[in-house]
Amino acid sequence: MIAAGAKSLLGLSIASPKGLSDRNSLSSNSRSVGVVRSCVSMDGSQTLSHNTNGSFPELKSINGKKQGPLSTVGNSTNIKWHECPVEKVDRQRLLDQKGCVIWVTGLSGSGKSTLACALNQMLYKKGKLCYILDGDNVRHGLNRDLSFKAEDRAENIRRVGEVAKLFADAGIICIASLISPYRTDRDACRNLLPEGDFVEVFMDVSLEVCEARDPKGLYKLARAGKIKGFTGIDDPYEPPLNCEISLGREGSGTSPIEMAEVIVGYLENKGYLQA
Ligand SMILES: Nc1ncnc2c1ncn2[C@@H]1O[C@H](COP(=O)(O)OS(=O)(=O)O)[C@@H](OP(=O)(O)O)[C@H]1O
Ligand SMILES: Nc1ncnc2c1ncn2[C@@H]1O[C@H](COP(=O)(O)OP(=O)(O)O)[C@@H](O)[C@H]1O
Repeated sequence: MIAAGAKSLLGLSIASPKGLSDRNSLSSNSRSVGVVRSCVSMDGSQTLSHNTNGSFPELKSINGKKQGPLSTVGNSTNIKWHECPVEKVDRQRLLDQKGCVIWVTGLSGSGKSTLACALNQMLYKKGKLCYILDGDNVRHGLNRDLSFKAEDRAENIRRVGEVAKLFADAGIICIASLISPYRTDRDACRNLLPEGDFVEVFMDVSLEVCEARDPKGLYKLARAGKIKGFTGIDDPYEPPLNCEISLGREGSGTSPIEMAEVIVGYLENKGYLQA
């Protein structure tokens, strides 16, 4: 497991040595055979070496018994954070973009998924790597155990916020599109990320418009009392107070493509579309 991870790590460094940040830069000598690259982990406890002849890298502990401090986080006791010399900045250079989270919030039917898809396509055409975390989709797997009661919605958002943070750390532009009705839950996700890396996008589309669209017939069922606790009908939605981008009202573009262009423009201005 460790060896396989190390192999792919070193494969990356060979393919694009420039991609690694200076503090981690690995010496390169294509003519020599044997160990030509090695990197030491942040706490100095491990060193990775590999051979250019294709043999598996070795993982050696050079500090034997030395251990960093152990932590307790939530219910996880005696855990330790492991660093790797290949960091976010290196992955970003590889991708020529900066990892971030575009968090799209709004009522059911406000156009979150449509926007997420249009944005993904637009960025893909520009050669930028995105990944969509859509509420409906994530509830098919990771969050299938969660209902729509308030504490489960909060857990839904917390988990997606943590996953989005991992994607951003991978250097990817992560588009999270969820109703995410509670301000406090969205703010908690914002606080997981460095300043600027969380871009909250509000789909400012009225309940009347969403209900008129009703593509899945859910509003109709909610009005008929067949779905209980439906957002906007008999469950709350708290609009953002200070979001980065608000879409849907007159003047901010109405088609999904125009909306996606607003976000791409924002990302360009803030430097997220280059490393
Ligand atoms: N009670 C209730 N309230 C709101 N939405 C409901 C409900 N029950 C099912 N659905 C469907 O679930 C989709 C929303 O899932 P999310 O994970 O985005 O919701 S939340 O953020 O946890 O509030 C939502 O998808 P979208 O229409 O794309 O928003 C609905 O298809
Ligand atoms: N900008 C838009 N203008 C008009 N209709 C839209 C727009 N965006 C989405 N729609 C339509 O509204 C409906 C709901 O869109 P969807 O993306 O599924 O919303 P959500 O993910 O918020 O539930 C769909 O029928 C979609 O085609």
